[in-house]
Amino acid sequence: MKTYFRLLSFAKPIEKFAIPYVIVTLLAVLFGTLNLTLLVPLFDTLLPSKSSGTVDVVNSASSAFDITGKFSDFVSHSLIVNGRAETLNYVCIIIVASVLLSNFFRYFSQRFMEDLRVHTLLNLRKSVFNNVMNLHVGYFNNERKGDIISKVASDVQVVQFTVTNTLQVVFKEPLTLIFYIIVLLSISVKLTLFSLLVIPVSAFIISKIVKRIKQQAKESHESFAKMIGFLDESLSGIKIIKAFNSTDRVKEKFQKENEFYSNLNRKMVRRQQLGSPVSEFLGVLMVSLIVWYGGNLIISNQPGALTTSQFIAYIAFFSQVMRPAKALTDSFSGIHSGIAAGERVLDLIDTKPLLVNQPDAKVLDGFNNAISVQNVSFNYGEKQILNSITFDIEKGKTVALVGPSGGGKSTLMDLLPRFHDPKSGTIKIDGHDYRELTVESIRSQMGTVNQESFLFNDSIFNNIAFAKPDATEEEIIAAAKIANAHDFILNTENGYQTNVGDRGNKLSGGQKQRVCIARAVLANPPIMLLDEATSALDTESEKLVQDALNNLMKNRTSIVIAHRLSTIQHADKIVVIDKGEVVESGSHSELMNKNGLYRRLIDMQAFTD
Ligand SMILES: Nc1ncnc2c1ncn2[C@@H]1O[C@H](COP(=O)(O)OP(=O)(O)OP(=O)(O)O)[C@@H](O)[C@H]1O
Repeated sequence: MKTYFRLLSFAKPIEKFAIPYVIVTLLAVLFGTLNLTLLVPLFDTLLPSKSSGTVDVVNSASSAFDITGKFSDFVSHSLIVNGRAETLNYVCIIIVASVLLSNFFRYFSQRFMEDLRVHTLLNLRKSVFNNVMNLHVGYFNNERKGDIISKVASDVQVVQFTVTNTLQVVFKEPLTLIFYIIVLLSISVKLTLFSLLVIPVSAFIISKIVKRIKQQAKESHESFAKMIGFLDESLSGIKIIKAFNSTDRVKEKFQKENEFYSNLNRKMVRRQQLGSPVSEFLGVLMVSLIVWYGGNLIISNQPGALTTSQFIAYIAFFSQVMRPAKALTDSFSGIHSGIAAGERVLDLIDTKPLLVNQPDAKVLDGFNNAISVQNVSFNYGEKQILNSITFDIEKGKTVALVGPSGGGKSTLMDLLPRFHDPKSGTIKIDGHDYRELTVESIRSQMGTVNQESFLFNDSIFNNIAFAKPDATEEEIIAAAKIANAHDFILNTENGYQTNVGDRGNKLSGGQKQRVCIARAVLANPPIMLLDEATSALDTESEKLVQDALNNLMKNRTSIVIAHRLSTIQHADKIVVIDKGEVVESGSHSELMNKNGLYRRLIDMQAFTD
């Protein structure tokens, strides 16, 4: 129930939709009940009772709730004054008018509910996406991407259908039931009390049936998330899959999950559907019992007992009670799936980013002196990755990070823009501990170009402008020229407006890198974080990229994970990292003279050139 109300809170301001909804629904139910209530006078007009009927009917309107009695009073009065034919006309006109009004209000009631549903969905999707974007980078290491995608895309949808449907049913159907029951009571108290006895029994049976659905729904959402994740991975890795002739294996793996998901859904829907025939059977059983009991009341012909027209109207009415009762059971068997999906979505909304600005965090509005890494250690879980790293990066200098694979260079590089905070030790920028600065201001001083060369599925122009959305065309072209990208861009089909495809796959490796460099040039930050690509480009492309990188580093402070000897040799300082520790640092010639790890790496020709 708590989950349900939390999900509803996304409908804020709910009163904007709920108040008109409640009003029109009330009117719709009122007129819907009214036209059925008119059945008694209708039968009375057609089958005038010679026995106790007239007396009963006249005396029956004893209380304000006795609706059928009131109509019967009106009809018997009209029968005397206007005769049967004219009274029949009146009754029919009133029935048509009330059906018209009931449908008119029902249409508006559905419209308001639709508005509420769309509004809830809009807010829920916004909250979950915004929260995902605010989460710290480390979160995404441990979560499956498919799970996040399916929460935003599919679970939110399930929530909207089941939770808001239930909202509709929860308000409208009980209201309809109450109205019906009032009318039924006004026809016959005895018969109604008798029939209401059956309701708790059927509610108990149905609740037993739907109990297991929630667990199954949770498993089903998780399985769907796995399929989405698998689809995403298969599409991203399609070339590798084909290159290893693994299409069949991948298909089989997908099919396994697909079958599991389908079987689970089949079981769930079967259970859900079981609620419906069971409630229908119980309903028919109830009607039969009523026919039996009410028939006996008529046969006994006691004074004050039912008239035939009241009895027929009662049965007709009672059959209508089944509809809201069935809608209630159906929506309760569906709500479990909605709640399970809702819990998954709320779980994501409730995940707090581990890295947030301190309340009194200062804004770093420039970079003037140095970045100082002091005794920095870092763990992934239990595993220690960096151990007491210390070195300085002075303004305007280039620092190259080198060392064997897996030593921790990328991890160290991720600490500089505060993707993670160190477990111990500090990183200072111009003397300020960077935990006391806002994350946004730190990142605005740094630009990143890494091996991944990630581009969005958009035009080349927009990909470069990502760094500065209000950049002019001249600025974009100037950045592309510095990045050695202008010429190749002009040669593409639509120039700067050419779409680069998913992750930039319509461009070559070297072209992608140069567009990424242009993006970093446009941002024009004082500090550059570079991860030199290890993948071999052809010589010409390599030279273009290298020149672009040199242009990018000019007049900036740069930290480079370096794989090329030329970059390393030109660096002002080389920091050699092995097994999470700084083992050596200095210039190329100093380190060569030390005869340590750096020298060995050079001798082993570990760097390209
Ligand atoms: N997200 C992660 N979760 C757990 N361990 C990780 C994660 N990322 C990296 N590691 C581990 O941290 C260690 C350092 O990795 P890192 O990528 O920083 O090394 P590197 O020096 O950049 O290597 P390379 O030159 O091969 O890129 C490795 O042992 C790696 O297994």
